[in-house]
Amino acid sequence: MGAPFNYDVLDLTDEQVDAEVRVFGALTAAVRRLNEATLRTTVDHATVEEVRRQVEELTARLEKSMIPDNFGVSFTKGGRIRGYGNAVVGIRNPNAVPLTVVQDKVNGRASAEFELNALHEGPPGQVHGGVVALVLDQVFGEAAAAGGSPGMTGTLTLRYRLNTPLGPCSAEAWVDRRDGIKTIVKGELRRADGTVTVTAEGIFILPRWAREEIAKNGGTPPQFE
Ligand SMILES: CCCCCCCCCCCCCC(=O)SCCNC(=O)CCNC(=O)[C@H](O)C(C)(C)COP(=O)(O)OP(=O)(O)OC[C@H]1O[C@@H](n2cnc3c(N)ncnc32)[C@H](O)[C@@H]1OP(=O)(O)O
Repeated sequence: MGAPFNYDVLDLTDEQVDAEVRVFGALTAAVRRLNEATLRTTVDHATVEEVRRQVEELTARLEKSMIPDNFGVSFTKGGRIRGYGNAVVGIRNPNAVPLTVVQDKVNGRASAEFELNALHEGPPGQVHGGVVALVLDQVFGEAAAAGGSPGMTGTLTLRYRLNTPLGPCSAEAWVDRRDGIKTIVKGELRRADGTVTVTAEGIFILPRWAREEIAKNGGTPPQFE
């Protein structure tokens, strides 16, 4: 079986990528503000109706030209990765947290500091448990990749030890051990004061199609972040 997804290699310069990151990153940030304002605004209903009409007009302008469906992942010949749709880190995805993961390729670790707000609420004032899993899945996947053994999430087990209040948080993950094609990653989510609220373990597996590709063509496993 081949890979369940494809990626294109594009002839874009670093300057072109920097420009799209700047322009679309700014749009994404503006839409995130809109998302939070939509949730928290206390303006009167007439103003809400007027804003809705304006939002629909602006949306229709963007809809005039769109890619067929999802963004996928593409690479430039210079090695830049364009995973702009990623649900956690995608720079064109207003639903992404947002979050920047720092990879430590020497030690097979990954970490991120970020802020979760009213859009990420589960219990009142607290981060939704599914959002925690979403964030940790990404950071854990990047730790496996940083350690040189990327894979798809096979299993992710979380232990929610304490509540995580909305606000600044951090996540850290590291490769604990490897077992053939399986990379076992451990890590945690912390409150701003460093208190660990969630500990987790994940098994990241180099999928069969990637193993077959490597066996056929040699080289290193594909990496998308
Ligand atoms: C390289 C590509 C990925 C790059 C990502 C970059 C990171 C970016 C960051 C992104 C972050 C976001 C990340 C995301 O969101 S990834 C998206 C969420 N994850 C998925 O969609 C994965 C869906 N599942 C699969 O594709 C396959 O089932 C996988 C690839 C997991 C295994 O299918 P494969 O056909 O390869 O398996 P096999 O039958 O040859 O078995 C091989 C071995 O594995 C053992 N096993 C099998 N399943 C599981 C399991 N679930 N837990 C524990 N172990 C499992 C099995 O017992 C056997 O062990 P052993 O008996 O030999 O000891």
